[in-house]
Amino acid sequence: MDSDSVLPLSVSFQLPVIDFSDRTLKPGTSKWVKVKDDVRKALEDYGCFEASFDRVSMELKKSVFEAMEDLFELPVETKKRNVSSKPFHGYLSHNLYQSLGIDDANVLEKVNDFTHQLWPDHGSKSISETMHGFTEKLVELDVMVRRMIMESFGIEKYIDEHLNTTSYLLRMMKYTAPPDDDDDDDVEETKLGLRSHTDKNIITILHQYQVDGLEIMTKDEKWIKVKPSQDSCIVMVGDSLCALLNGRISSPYHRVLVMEKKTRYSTALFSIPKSGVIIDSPKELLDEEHPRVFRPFEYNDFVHFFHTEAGRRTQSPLHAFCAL
Ligand SMILES: O=C(O)CCC(=O)C(=O)O
Ligand SMILES: [Fe+2]
Repeated sequence: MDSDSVLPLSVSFQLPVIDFSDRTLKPGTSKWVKVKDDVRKALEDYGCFEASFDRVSMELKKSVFEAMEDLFELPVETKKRNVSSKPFHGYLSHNLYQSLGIDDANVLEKVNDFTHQLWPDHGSKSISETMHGFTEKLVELDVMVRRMIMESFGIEKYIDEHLNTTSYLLRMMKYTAPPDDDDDDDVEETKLGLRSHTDKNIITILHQYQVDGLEIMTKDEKWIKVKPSQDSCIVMVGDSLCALLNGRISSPYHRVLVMEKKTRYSTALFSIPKSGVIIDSPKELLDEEHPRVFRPFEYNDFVHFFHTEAGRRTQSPLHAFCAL
């Protein structure tokens, strides 16, 4: 959407819930085939779903939350040392929103590099291990979901190549509650924590910590409030996956409204095409009935376009950047 300046009302809604906790969920089993069909249906309908996934224990989630409280308590000057060679992967801050990013968060040494950016003398062994352990669990879910999607579209022979050409970014977010004098209006721009956008990457896995706020736009352009349960997360399609699948699944618009008088923390694990990798639909997805929708592109070029004035203003950056 081009603007959130007049925020339409949103309604509560239950996204499809898909169970990924079952240890017998393995490729080739009947359970796998059933879950795969559910994933395909949910993604076609909403571009996202709620995954119940107990491999992230309540204890681990609590440690992640406490680590985030400590990290965001640091002085702004310290948080600004969280820089990355990749654009927009480091510390970001605007209005109610702040975030810190860990590149390659599935690699313990890289997470150590992150804590050493903040505490150059000693890093933080416990925060590094917590964030790395959390990422490792989420990678298992990300890989299962991507394998299911590729099987479902008959392109599973590319799965290893696909997985080898992506990396992970873990982003931690803090949304500060808006000041008290905004009491009169239920929905207004001052409560906007993150403006409406689609994610640019492959798959995003979102966790929130007690406080709601995420909203997703349905195909008929209604905002729905997402309320994941304690032990679940939201799995969402990004623009790069939409392009890879020749537009067969769309990436949903979503935003964050800070409606409660509480600080909201969330995390996002993004699977991202590595630098230099060209995102292109496999030939199996191109035929007379499904002509090519997007020209092949490099992920960083797309992200750069999104951060130009034209990219920011357009309704759909993916279409503006590379639709044929
Ligand atoms: O905080 C959230 O729940 C959503 C974050 C998000 O959409 C993003 O980082 O792209
Ligand atoms: Fe997002």
